[in-house]
Amino acid sequence: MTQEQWGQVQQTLLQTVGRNNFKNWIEPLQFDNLSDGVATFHVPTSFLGNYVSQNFGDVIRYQMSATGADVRRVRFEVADGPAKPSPKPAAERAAPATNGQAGPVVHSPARTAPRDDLLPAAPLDPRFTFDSFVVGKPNELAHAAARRVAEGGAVTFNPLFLYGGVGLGKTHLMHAIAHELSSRRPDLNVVYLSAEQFMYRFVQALRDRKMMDFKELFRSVDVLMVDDVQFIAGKESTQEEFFHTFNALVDQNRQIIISADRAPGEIKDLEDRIKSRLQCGLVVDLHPTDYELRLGILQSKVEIQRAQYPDLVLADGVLEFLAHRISTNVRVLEGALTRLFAFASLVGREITHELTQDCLADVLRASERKITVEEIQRKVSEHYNIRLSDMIGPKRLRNFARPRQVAMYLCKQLTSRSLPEIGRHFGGRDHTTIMHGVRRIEELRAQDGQIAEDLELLRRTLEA
Ligand SMILES: Nc1ncnc2c1ncn2[C@@H]1O[C@H](COP(=O)(O)OP(=O)(O)OP(=O)(O)O)[C@@H](O)[C@H]1O
Repeated sequence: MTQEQWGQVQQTLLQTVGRNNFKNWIEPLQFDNLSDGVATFHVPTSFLGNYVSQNFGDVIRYQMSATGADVRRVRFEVADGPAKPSPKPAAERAAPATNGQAGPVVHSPARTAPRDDLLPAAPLDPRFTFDSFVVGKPNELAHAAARRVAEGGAVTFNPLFLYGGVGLGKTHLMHAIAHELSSRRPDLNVVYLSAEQFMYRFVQALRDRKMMDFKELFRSVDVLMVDDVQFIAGKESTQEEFFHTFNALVDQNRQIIISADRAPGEIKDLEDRIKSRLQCGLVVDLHPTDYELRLGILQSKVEIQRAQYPDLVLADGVLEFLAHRISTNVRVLEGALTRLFAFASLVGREITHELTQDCLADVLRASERKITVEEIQRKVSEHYNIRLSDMIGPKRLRNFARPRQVAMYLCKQLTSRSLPEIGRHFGGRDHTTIMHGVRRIEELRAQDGQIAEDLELLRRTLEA
């Protein structure tokens, strides 16, 4: 790879990691050479090298490979022997402490430099942008609110409170806001940190008798984002300090964005005055994903995998299968896809249904839906307006037989029950009867629009 080509990679990295991250971490890298799949860079300090390696190593390798170069590893060497103590790059002054606690992200390091020991920085995840966030019904409101805040205009709702279950994209949205704000409004001092980091900094400031600095620092930010605020529940003095910080910022009309795993009112051991403060702005939740959103996310993430494994063939229907079967959370979905591609590349096979089931057996088992046969039978009989006993019973009237077959089909699709087990739930029918029913519905689904529509509606109701 030539210096010129590295220059082009840098342009792409600028887009991917955002201007601040780029200036602080990528720009100081001096590309030296690429040999035997190892790209070597010179860095001003070993600290910067380690930091970039941990946080941007993958994205650099990925973007270099995207130009067609064979880059399997990136290596950082200190340019002139041991690290020079000064001058440090701006971002390094705001770098993570060595205590293993990742610190908050500071997007205007220069403004916070004098108090760097209290506010060390960690990077935003460069992949968590609005571009890579797939929007669907369950998250559209949260996404719209996040977009609005990211415009950096006048503060209209304060705080923005995002909540939702594990792995549904809260952190992704918060990072996306920070990326967007730092590129639209580089003048703003945007601070992102987890509630745990807030507590850690607070305790550290108390211990080092630097509370004045701490207060001044947090009150000087323009946009404060605190992730997983439920963490401070039950921690009295941290709550107290958080409350004061919060009020001071709101009084100055500074934007606050908070995330949690549940609504403010439902966070146990959180003081009422904080709960009510948190409810003052806009409270939006990220709903559990639905099938369409999961499929959309898989389709977007598969592109990333394809770039890494361009030769792999993905059979039709595999993504749909995964979107159906893994309904826990997006992190699990993403992990499954990564694992599937890595496995397929290792064994050099096409990604088929069979390979997917082999490779992801444990994930599929763990995320088996909790939909029961009884539930399906009940919903289907309600849908077709027949009695449950008629659906399960022996009557062969078409009015009962068709819904019965629909229910059998859904049991096969949405539960992990075997055909004989399903048969037992349908008045002790033989497994061949169930198989026949399932096949019949499969055929009808392709020919009869009404049946296809019924199935879709029932599936949605059952998965909701
Ligand atoms: N709508 C989406 N589009 C694309 N990726 C998504 C979406 N929702 C979640 N993800 C991805 O799923 C993973 C988990 O998301 P994230 O870390 O934001 O979840 P979280 O809600 O903060 O979870 P936790 O409660 O565990 O902190 C991330 O890799 C994220 O990029």
